[in-house]
Amino acid sequence: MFGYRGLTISDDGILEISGVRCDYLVEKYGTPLYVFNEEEILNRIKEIKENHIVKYGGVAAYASKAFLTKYMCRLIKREGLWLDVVSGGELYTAKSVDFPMENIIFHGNNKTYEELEMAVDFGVGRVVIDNFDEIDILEDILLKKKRSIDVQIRITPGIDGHTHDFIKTGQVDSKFGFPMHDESALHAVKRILNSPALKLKGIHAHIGSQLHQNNIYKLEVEVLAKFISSIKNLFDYEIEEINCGGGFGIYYTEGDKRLSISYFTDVIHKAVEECFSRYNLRKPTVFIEPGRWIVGEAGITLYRVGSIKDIRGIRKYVSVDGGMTDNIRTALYSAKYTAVPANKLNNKDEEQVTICGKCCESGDILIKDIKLPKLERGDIIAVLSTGAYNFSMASNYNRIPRPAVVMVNRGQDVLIVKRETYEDIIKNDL
Ligand SMILES: Cc1ncc(COP(=O)(O)O)c(C=O)c1O
Ligand SMILES: N[C@@H](CCCC[NH3+])C(=O)O
Repeated sequence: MFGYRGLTISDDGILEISGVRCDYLVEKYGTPLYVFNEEEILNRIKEIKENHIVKYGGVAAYASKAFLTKYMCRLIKREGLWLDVVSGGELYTAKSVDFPMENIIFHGNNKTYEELEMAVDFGVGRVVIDNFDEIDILEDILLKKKRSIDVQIRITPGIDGHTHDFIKTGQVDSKFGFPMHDESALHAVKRILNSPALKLKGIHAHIGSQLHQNNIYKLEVEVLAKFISSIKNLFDYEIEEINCGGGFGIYYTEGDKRLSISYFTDVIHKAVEECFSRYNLRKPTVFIEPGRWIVGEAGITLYRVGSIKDIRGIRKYVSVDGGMTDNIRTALYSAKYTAVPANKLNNKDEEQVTICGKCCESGDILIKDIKLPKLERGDIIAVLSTGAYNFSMASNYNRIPRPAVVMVNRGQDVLIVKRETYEDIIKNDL
């Protein structure tokens, strides 16, 4: 359905995800419900292995900010990918399932002293240095503990990612990384090369998220190679790794193309070949950090339809039992989604509606103006491509409990995160 692997329709018009019927899922776990198709996540990881790791000797770190739970961490561990974390909480989650700490990349533009200390104590594989403060703090921690750590330096490559402003990071005016329009990044390199505790392994850049043009990565590799060449000329030091970040776009609505990972990785590796030989540099190990591309299309959110309000001549609102608390992306980025009536897919009698949530906020809209078969209270709506940045950005606004998360795989279902209860909501209140 809509080109999603693993989505099928039963003879009686029910949406099935990897062979599991949605009416069964909502009966068993309630709504709203995040459902993840594990088969699809595994397919995508396989594609990354084939087209980046095996073919080109690259490293892939799953960007855990997209969706992280202990189950997901175990899955990534089993599959042998690295993990990109950006907070003590993500790092703690990884540690809780004995994720190999040498395969962790620790990011963040304002890592605290405590977080950096935790990273050192756990022995993470790479810290991605974002600013000068961090160099001082990390060095202080390492010297006190008589330890050293491998680092990559994050630069802002000055490339515009052609995506929503809030999810662009590669432009000069960004809170992330060292800018390239002055000497800051070279000063950072010098400072780290002079440090007894920080071992400079690589240079990192990330342009933005939900990118659909592979030529952007070519520009990124060119910037990285040029910078690495300057480092070699100035300091006689050859960088071994580049990290191109994540950002690989996925399908949300018919305006989006569904892109294979090789669409991106082939361009990246070709550019590495060309640029590094042009500068007479050794070919580096190439890291990528896909988040959305691995889990985005594998996630579906199931809601129950409640009140329906037809403002004649204006708009018909169909309210569901979730909303901006489980999916903030429409309100935050004007993100577009596709939805289907999961319990009546054989019904073709369509009308235009707006799907809204139950929060006390006019902007709590999930999908504005979508054509769906006539819906009634109690119907199930499935919003597609909700696997990335939905659960991970969920909130308790209006003291609404966060939904449960279920993994499905070839006819099997397993609860991986329990639904929050009202008691969970008040448990830290004093
Ligand atoms: C440094 C870094 N790496 C990886 C990602 C993952 O991005 P995406 O989920 O778009 O692949 C992000 C988020 O944009 C990021 O900031
Ligand atoms: N949260 C954003 C992506 C940001 C990625 C982190 N730099 C989204 O939902 O699209």
